[in-house]
Amino acid sequence: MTYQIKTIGNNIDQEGLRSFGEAFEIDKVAEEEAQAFICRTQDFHGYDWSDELLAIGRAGAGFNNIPIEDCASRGIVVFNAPGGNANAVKELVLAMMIFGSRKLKPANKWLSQQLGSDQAIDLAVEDGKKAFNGREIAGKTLGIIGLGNIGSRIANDALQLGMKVVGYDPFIAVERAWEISHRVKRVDEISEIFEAADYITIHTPLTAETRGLYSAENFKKMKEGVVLLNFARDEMVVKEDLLDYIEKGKISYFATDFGSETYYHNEKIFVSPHLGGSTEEASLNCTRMVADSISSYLKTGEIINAVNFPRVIQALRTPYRITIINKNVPNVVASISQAVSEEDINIDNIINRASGEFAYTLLDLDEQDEGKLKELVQRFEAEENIIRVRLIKKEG
Ligand SMILES: NC(=O)C1=CN([C@@H]2O[C@H](COP(=O)(O)OP(=O)(O)OC[C@H]3O[C@@H](n4cnc5c(N)ncnc54)[C@H](O)[C@@H]3O)[C@@H](O)[C@H]2O)C=CC1
Ligand SMILES: O=C(O)CCC(=O)C(=O)O
Repeated sequence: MTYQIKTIGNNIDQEGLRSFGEAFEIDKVAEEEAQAFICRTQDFHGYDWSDELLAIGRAGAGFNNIPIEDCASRGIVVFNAPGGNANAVKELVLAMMIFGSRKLKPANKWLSQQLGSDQAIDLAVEDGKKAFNGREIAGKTLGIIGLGNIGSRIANDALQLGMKVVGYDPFIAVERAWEISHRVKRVDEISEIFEAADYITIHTPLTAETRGLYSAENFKKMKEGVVLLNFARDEMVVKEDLLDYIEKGKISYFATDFGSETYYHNEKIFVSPHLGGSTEEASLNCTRMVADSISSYLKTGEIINAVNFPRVIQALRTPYRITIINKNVPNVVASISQAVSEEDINIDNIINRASGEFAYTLLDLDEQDEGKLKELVQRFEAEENIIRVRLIKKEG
């Protein structure tokens, strides 16, 4: 069996795609014929999904560009690459904190206006540089909102740079909590970050709760002269309020990864063109991670690192496996078992996991007769609450 993969957008790491191996063809068919997409920030809201599409791999962390519930309701599993670009974002954020503290943007602009001989420039520098006296980050308090893959790395490294660190994350994963130094003070209220921090960096996903969260109401609570960094998502910051609080001097510097014309000529704002995850290493990691997830999903039905379905791992030992995506309503598993028994097939193993409105079942069957199995698949497909059924033949 050959699977068709389509890359969407031109930013997909070619080396990472090699992880797919021989059973996969890349970019050989049109989008509507592909079984899986690999994408980065392409916006899929309102996209007209084809029935062929089984999976999407988001070669990155944030997946707000993909309507994951809509995908789930059509039986499309969406994978991301948790942590694949976290080090890249961490390095950029640490650099931006120092860059802002040393006033390098206005200093560089001023210097590039000093013309003449090197000696004349030296003289101008001697006099002019006092306008760019900066401050050090050591000894200051860094507030981190979101202690996930990125936030937890920044927390530990900022401690090494001599900062005090305060973190807020009501949903922190157990693994991250173990990784974070005990010297990071975890707080229960976001307002404690606003009140304590000299630097605030945002590392949460874009959700209904975080959209527009950084507005006048919260800027008011921050310390005078706070430095704010947003390398998470643009929509979390209310631009007019931010510009107002920059103007007032309450926010002394804002670094962001998301462009806006209103930012470009402001000396207290530094904007990068969504470069947080754009390193060779991160692009490779993320593409490999989603290629591996999609590859095992298409070949075995196992789900690893999906954002709209639960994790389901079970070695495939029987000659055939049926995978079922269904609505998470009562009696679906009972009706699956009944149909199998009516076809006189023996179940070797069954695993069913639900998450929210949808569930996923792996059904390993002690049966070699492909015709009989196809009949069973047709029975499942006719069930009202079943969304997608696949018959997978064990390789080798
Ligand atoms: N600028 C860029 O190129 C990149 C931006 N990102 C953005 O950064 C975000 C975070 O990335 P990762 O750390 O890799 O994700 P992650 O999923 O590992 O961590 C996110 C953390 O935010 C926490 N969280 C969720 N809602 C929260 C809330 N309301 N308040 C406080 N904490 C909350 C979660 O519990 C989790 O620990 C992504 O969702 C994405 O939007 C990620 C990678 C690259
Ligand atoms: O793919 C990219 O460059 C965007 C990275 C990003 O924003 C993410 O991983 O959430």
